[in-house]
Amino acid sequence: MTAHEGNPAAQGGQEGWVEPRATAVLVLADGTVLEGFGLGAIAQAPGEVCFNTAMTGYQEILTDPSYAGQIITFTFPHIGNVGVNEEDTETVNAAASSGVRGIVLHAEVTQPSNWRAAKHLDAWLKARNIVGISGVDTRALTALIRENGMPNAVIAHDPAGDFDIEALKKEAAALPDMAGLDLVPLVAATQRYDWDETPWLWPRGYGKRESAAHRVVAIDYGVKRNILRLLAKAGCEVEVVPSTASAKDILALNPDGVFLSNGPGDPAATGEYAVPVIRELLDRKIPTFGICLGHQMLALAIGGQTMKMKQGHHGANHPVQDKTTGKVEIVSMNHGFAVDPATLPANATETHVSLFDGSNCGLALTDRPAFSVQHHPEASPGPQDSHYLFTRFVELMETEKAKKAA
Ligand SMILES: NC(=O)CC[C@H](N)C(=O)O
Repeated sequence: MTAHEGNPAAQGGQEGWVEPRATAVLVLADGTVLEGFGLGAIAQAPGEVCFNTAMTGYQEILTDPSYAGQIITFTFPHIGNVGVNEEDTETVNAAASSGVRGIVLHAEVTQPSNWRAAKHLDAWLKARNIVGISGVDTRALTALIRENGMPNAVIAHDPAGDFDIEALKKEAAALPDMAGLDLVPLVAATQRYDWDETPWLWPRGYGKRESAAHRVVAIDYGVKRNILRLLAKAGCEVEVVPSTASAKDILALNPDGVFLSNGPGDPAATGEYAVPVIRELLDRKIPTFGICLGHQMLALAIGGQTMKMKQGHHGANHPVQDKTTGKVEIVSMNHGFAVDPATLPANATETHVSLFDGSNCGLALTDRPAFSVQHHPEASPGPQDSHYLFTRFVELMETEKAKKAA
């Protein structure tokens, strides 16, 4: 158990010392068993394991609905040390689950030390039914994911340490691949709602949108709050509609622009019902902006293809180049699928590219007012370099309005 590495007692050299019993296990589909100490929900849960390299913002990560169906291992060892608070939640309904199944940590979670802390991470995980394990060699696990790709696994927590390892191995090996899974119904809204909250402004808390120049319909595939806040801040009146809304429902709301949200699962599986709607909206030349899953689905709607990545991109310091300006921005990422730029049709250009691996990070149509990015310009958590994309969307709506008026 790696939590005790460096502790002489853990070397087994001292008389009377007893190896602590594992109270949690992470069992990978290939049969690898990692032992550690349980935290969070006393339960067991299946998921795809991905690693996130962000050093801050674990609460936003754990509440990002795009992680539904996944177990997150943090490469940063000290997670939980600032507790959790009321404000930094990314699910729109603060009490709703983001669908994250589990959390894998190196160090044990300490008492929170931060003026905003309202709860200990352990209690918060329990309340949200997220299973946790600490004391894991997360560097070795990350190296394994880099080598072999993101594995399926079962994470289990039992204070009595009573695990049927063979049964867990079988369960992990039988889990379906993330490719082919539509997980949007697990996390997306089923009712329409308005959004007028703007970002957090110290010391006043969240603000309210003062004026709205543009009417935006946001299609919710698992949207993050800070995206809606930044749309409101950019002067948009935001109406959020369920992922199952038809083009007719959306057009009836008379939008100046349509926003395609982030979300979990395989875009190709989700696209089955979302893509025809997006296609129809594009044909009406409605200004469109997509983020992450929304980007992937815009690509699918114009005839492009997406593919599963080996280890994906999950972190808060990825360099991306905006090819339209040449500028490099440091961005937040969370995706396990990517658009294959070779499949983009002639009426689309690649606008952004990852400087880590050259993968596609953005596109724009040349014959219709639509663009999208793979990364997370809402920066929650993460750097704010890409906030300009919300302005770009507003400018696109202004240009289209001016064209119509002329
Ligand atoms: N953040 C997102 O929207 C993720 C999109 C998609 N589920 C992926 O993993 O690639």
